[in-house]
Amino acid sequence: MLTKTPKLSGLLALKKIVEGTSDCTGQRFFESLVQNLSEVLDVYGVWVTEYLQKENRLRALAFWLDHNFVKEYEYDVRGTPCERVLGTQGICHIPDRVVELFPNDPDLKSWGAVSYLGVALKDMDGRVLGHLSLLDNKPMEEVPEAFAIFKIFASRAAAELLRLRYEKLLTEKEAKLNRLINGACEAIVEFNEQLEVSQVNQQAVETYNIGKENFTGKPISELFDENSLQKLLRSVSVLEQQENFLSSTWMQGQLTCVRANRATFPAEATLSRYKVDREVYFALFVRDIKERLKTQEKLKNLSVEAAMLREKVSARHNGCIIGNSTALLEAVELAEKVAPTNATVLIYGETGTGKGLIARTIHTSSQRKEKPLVTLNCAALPAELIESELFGHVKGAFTGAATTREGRFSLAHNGTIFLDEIGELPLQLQAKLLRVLQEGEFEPVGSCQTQKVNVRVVTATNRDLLLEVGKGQFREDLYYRLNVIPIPVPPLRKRGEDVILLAEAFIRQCAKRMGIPPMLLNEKNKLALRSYHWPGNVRELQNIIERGMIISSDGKLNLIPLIAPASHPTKHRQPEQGTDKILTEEEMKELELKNIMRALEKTHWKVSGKDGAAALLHIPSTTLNSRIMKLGIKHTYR
Ligand SMILES: Nc1ncnc2c1ncn2[C@@H]1O[C@H](COP(=O)(O)OP(=O)(O)OP(=O)(O)O)[C@@H](O)[C@H]1O
Repeated sequence: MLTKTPKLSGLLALKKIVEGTSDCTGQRFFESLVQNLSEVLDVYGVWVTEYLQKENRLRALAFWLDHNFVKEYEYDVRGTPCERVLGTQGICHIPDRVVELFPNDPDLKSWGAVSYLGVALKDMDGRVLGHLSLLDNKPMEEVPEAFAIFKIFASRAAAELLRLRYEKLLTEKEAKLNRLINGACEAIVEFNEQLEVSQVNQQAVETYNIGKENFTGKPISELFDENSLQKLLRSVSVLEQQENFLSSTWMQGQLTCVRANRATFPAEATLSRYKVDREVYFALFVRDIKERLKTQEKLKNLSVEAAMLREKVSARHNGCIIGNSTALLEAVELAEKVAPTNATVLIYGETGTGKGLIARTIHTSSQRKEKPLVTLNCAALPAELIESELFGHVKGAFTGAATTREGRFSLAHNGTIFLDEIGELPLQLQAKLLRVLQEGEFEPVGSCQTQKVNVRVVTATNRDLLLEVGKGQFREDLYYRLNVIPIPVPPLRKRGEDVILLAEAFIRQCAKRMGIPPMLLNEKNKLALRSYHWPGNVRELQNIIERGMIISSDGKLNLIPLIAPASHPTKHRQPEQGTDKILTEEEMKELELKNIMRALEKTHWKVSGKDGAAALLHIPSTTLNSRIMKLGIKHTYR
């Protein structure tokens, strides 16, 4: 046709090529195109290529030459007429002597090429995708009709090339996404608004032990136990209420999932919602946490063991209670007596008197001694942390709660918990503690699952708790529940010669640590120790001895300059009666409050009448009532 004597008319030629290529795509389309073009245009060879930009090469998608397909044809564009095609906007026509014009083309000569026609295939942005060209072994005139047909099919080839590129890109992306989804260690279950599974990943197949084909269409309800299903439905409706699609929610707490064989496993899950083609879908990311729970259990046991070991080590250091004074021996005897019972004990006394040692004595003399003694100083933590410290928390319960954590009550299961400085426990937690004491159960922070524990509670305080009850700062019901067995620990100044025994023991301990021979207390030292008031009690003595030994010279203990005159009662110390000390207004008020509280406690809060508190105090009941009001005494447990 590319001669003046055409084989077929333009329309017929067009019709033949359209018919030959219309019902095929991809590789088949290109093969059909080159074959039909060669036949209809009556030329020696036609080929369509894709351009490999990086290598500057052309790779034939289909090549029809001399009535045969040339397989796997790829070449460098340099020095070929195709190089000119790629740089040309329209058609590149070489009507004659193509071999002379392109002497470096490796193949033109061997094919006996004389003429050439080519057009670049481009995308919408003008980027070269490949080219379509034909060659003949006779000169090629410019025949507008034939050139038009050539151009039409070049556009069609470009569209097909582009479509194939997108298809390839899409397939690659899909493959990548599938690798990602199937490589995920979470089971991913997608379901529709009818709550039926639409697709799952490989991990879901393994986790649930359900084949992929059986998953599709399965009601989501079959994958959970009733409780967890309700949780899931609640999360679905939470997401449905949100306006934006592509939202996610973490499903609080643990879920129970059901495998194909009806066996269950514990899990955590996140739920997302999205829209595809107006259809709403949910994706559930399920993580089997059986192994993690096992590890946590092991960790918990290890923590318990560690807590016990710490206690043992600490007991070895501070185990023996030093002192012979009657006041101290009474406290120790009482501790040993109540130890075998499960009674709650309240140890009270000034700071540093050894309340911690008494608590340990109770534990180590009880049947719980092989189990942990877990301690928490309620004053050492900010109020907002104490709850989670005592009762634990679940993951996500509050900002920073990245993992679920056991509380001290769980750690102390079957053992003893020692709550030091109980008077500092925030009011809002006092009710929770009362519930553990009464029912042995609690919920960790952020969880609605009740935990049961068997823990003996020993508490200590250096405050007058009854006074705190009167001020409304400590629950009265909790006070009575804690104060089942009160053990008073005497201050050091009331223990007579114990101060010397303790000082000598601390000198020995300290000398051992410092690697020096123990120093002896001389009479001057002893006098100083006996006459000091010891507001910080045994702890203060311990510190003073240690400091004294460090700054001593010539092997003589240097105590005198460190000890202030015996007139500095601590803030918490109770004003002593029977002394000639002048009381401040505040101390007077405290004394009165305390006195009234004692009277009220003794009469079970009966104010008037013969057996009422007013009678005990020798004042009219109206006066007592107005003092109760004035002092702000509250009776919270009637
Ligand atoms: N009788 C004692 N014999 C030996 N060491 C003692 C004695 N009493 C107290 N200690 C030591 O004194 C220090 C303080 O004791 P502990 O912590 O038990 O006092 P505490 O009353 O609980 O104090 P706080 O009220 O401040 O908590 C500890 O190192 C303890 O080992």
